[in-house]
Amino acid sequence: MTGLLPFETALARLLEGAAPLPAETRPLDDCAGRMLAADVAARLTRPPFAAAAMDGYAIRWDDRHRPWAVVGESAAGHGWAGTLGEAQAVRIFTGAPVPAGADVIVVQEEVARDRDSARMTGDGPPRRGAHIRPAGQDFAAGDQLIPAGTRLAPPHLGLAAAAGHGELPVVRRPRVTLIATGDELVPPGATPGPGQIISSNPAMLTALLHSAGAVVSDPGLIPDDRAALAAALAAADADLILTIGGASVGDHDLVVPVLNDLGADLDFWKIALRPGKPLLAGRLGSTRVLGLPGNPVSAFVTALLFAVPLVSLLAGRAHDLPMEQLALTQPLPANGPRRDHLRARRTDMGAEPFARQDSALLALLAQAELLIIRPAHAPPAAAGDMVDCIALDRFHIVS
Ligand SMILES: Nc1nc2c(c(=O)[nH]1)N[C@H]1C(S)=C(S)[C@@H](COP(=O)(O)OP(=O)(O)OC[C@H]3O[C@@H](n4cnc5c(N)ncnc54)[C@H](O)[C@@H]3O)O[C@H]1N2
Ligand code: MOO
Repeated sequence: MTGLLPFETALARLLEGAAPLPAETRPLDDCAGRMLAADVAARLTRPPFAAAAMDGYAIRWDDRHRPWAVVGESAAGHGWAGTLGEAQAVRIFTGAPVPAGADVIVVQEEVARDRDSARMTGDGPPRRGAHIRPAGQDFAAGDQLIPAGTRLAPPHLGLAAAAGHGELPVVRRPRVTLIATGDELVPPGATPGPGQIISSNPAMLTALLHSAGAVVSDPGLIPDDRAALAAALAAADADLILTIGGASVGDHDLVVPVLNDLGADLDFWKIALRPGKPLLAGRLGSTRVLGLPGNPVSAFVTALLFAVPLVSLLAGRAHDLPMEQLALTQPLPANGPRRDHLRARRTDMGAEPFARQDSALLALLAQAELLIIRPAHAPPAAAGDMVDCIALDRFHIVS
């Protein structure tokens, strides 16, 4: 087992030279979660006119204690064109333009109306200008609103729309092609025949990669056949190809031989990682290739540790996984040469590793809230020792 590439070296080699992809201009409904590629300035002023903040009557402040003649109405989208004169009021609704001459709004709860006249009944507005949103109160045309490099959250999209932008320059989403290989695989929802199993990894990995900002394409299940696998690899139009399965050393593990046939440049194959030892990385032309092992937990952990940071970097996002230090609830033996990732749950006492850690166990993976990291060659650990954990529960929530 000696001589396997350390995890940290493998990850650093994969991420070397990875940078945000070029920008593209996209409609706002395709920008959420993406990195803004250029500063956004306001093209418009908001509000564009002094606007009512309450339903009521627009009047002159100095007239507030005398009766008013109601001379018109200003509703949202339908302003009142005149100029308010002395002792006059305009019926006004929230969002409507405040007529020229008016400098305060009296809320309708404090007004008695009798046909065309009205007067104030309550304490009235607290000050001149009350309940009026001045033009440009939010921002003015030319204001810098969102700096380049921002990860666009829903409020940014509302702001950009209000500021006159129907589309924004954003970093292109990384395109990932998932190629699942194996004669035993049938798609989710199918009834497996003798010796067959459901291909569950693509559903899991597609969701994981989406959460990192990728668009994922999947050409369907590829049999253990050199020509079929070569054709699928050659047809992929992607920034990253992820193969699943067939990465090990069996006679039907074809990913490495087929990549070699295609002239791929293999960087590493097999690393000091558990689960996920048979991980491979390289390039096919300009496309990065990651070959993930087929065991579901191995596929998940390698995708989380390698594909997620790479895709996040290409998408222009922060690529750190959510980490936590927690106390161990029980002792652990010394670790071997592969950095280990123990599926675990949270308890009041800290991180509790599951008793079973087989890399085929999906039901336990789905229950895991944490991956306890055991560095390569870690000495035995006692209950209460602090360990680094990947907070899977937080990862799913924040992404
Ligand atoms: N002699 C050796 N045998 C194995 C070694 C080794 O070093 N020497 N490594 C073991 C390790 S570690 C792993 S991990 C697996 C990885 O194998 P492969 O990447 O070649 O994956 P497969 O053999 O194709 O599949 C393994 C397992 O996963 C199931 N699988 C595959 N694809 C899917 C899918 N899309 N959805 C759900 N499950 C899938 C497959 O049926 C197998 O059960 O190799 C060990 N062997
Ligand atoms: O490393 Mo494999 O990934 O043991 O299951």
